[in-house]
Order: sequence, then structure tokens, then C-alpha cells
Amino acid sequence: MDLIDQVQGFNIKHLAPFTNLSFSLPLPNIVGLQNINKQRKMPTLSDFYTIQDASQHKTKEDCWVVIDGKVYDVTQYLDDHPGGDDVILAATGKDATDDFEDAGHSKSARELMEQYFIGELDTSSLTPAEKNSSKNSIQLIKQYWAVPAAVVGISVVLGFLYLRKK
Ligand code: HEM
Repeated sequence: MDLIDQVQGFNIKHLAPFTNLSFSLPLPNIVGLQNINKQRKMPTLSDFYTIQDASQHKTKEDCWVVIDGKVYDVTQYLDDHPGGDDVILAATGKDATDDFEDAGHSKSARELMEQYFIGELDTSSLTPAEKNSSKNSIQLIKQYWAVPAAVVGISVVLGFLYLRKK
């Protein structure tokens, strides 16, 4: 019996030596004690997993993916994934950031994935090359978004000038 149980219910059997009675008297929940009970099971800090830990979970019955430094348990989502379970299973046991980004996931997909978040990736388990690979792809997108934008802009201007000449 722990503290919460002791406060929430008074068991009259503790008086048995004096009364010969033994039954429980439930007391009302005092100032949300049940909530405290639930909260204390929640971790206050993120759990950390190495890439090796994540690699232990690569089956349809137990499937974790590592995306952008975060670990997700997507077992319950596999059957609902619009891209199919096979693509997710193929992205297990490694940093799946690039695969995830290459699929061009929407904002709603990114919001949805948060409910499968179970912890952070312990980056000390990665080799320097692995540490850089996902950062590089994000940095590349951030740095070079202007190139396709410029090509489209110049094409529009040239097209406009061409049409005006005609
Ligand atoms: C928590 C993890 C994931 C969630 C919540 C998720 C969610 C989604 C959602 C909602 C879509 C529909 C399109 C959209 O809204 O963007 C989608 C499409 C897709 N996903 Fe994921 N996804 C996850 C992980 C992955 C991973 C690891 C891969 C690996 C390659 C992947 C590959 C794809 C592909 C290829 C599609 C395109 C399907 C199509 O358009 O035919 N997803 N995903």
C-alpha cells in the first residue's frame, strides 16, 4: 500500500484487533489525488534511446522510427499509414529523417506523429557522419530553396517579355 492508497481509503481492518471487523470504507477523492496518481507515472524528462535501442523494434508488432532526433513508436499506426507499412518498416533501425522528408509529409502528418513520440534520440550513439547526415539535408533545403525559386521567377519574366514582343 503506498501513500496515495492510504490517503484515499481507510481500511477498517487496521482496527481488527479492537473491533473484530474487516471491511473497507472508501473515502472521497481528496483534491484530485487520482490525478496526482496518474501524473506520477508520466516521465518529467524525455526518455533517451540510442539508435541501437530503436533497432530492436523493427517488426510489424513492434515498430519504432527515428526522425529528426526523436523516437516514435508507430506500431499502432502502421495499418493506417497512407504510404503503407512497408515503407515505414524499411525505415526502421536507422535515422529515417531523410526518408521521411523525401516523402514530403504534410503539416498534418507532422502533427499526427507527435502522438507516437516516446523519447529523444541519444545522439552520443551516432557516428559523426550519421550526426551530420540529417542536419545536412535540412540545411541544404534551407540554404538552396532560393535556387528553384529564382529559376521559376526568371522563367516567368522571360515568358512575359517574349509574349509582349509577339
Ligand atoms: C510517425 C511517422 C509517420 C507519420 C505520422 C506519417 C504520416 C503520413 C501521412 C498522414 C501521409 C499522407 C500524406 C501527408 O499528409 O503527408 C503519409 C504519406 C507517406 N508517408 Fe508517412 N508517416 C510517417 C512516417 C513515414 C516514414 C518513416 C516513411 C518512410 C519512407 C513514410 C513514407 C510515406 C510515403 C512514401 C507517403 C506517400 C504516400 C503516397 O502519397 O502515396 N512515412 N505519411
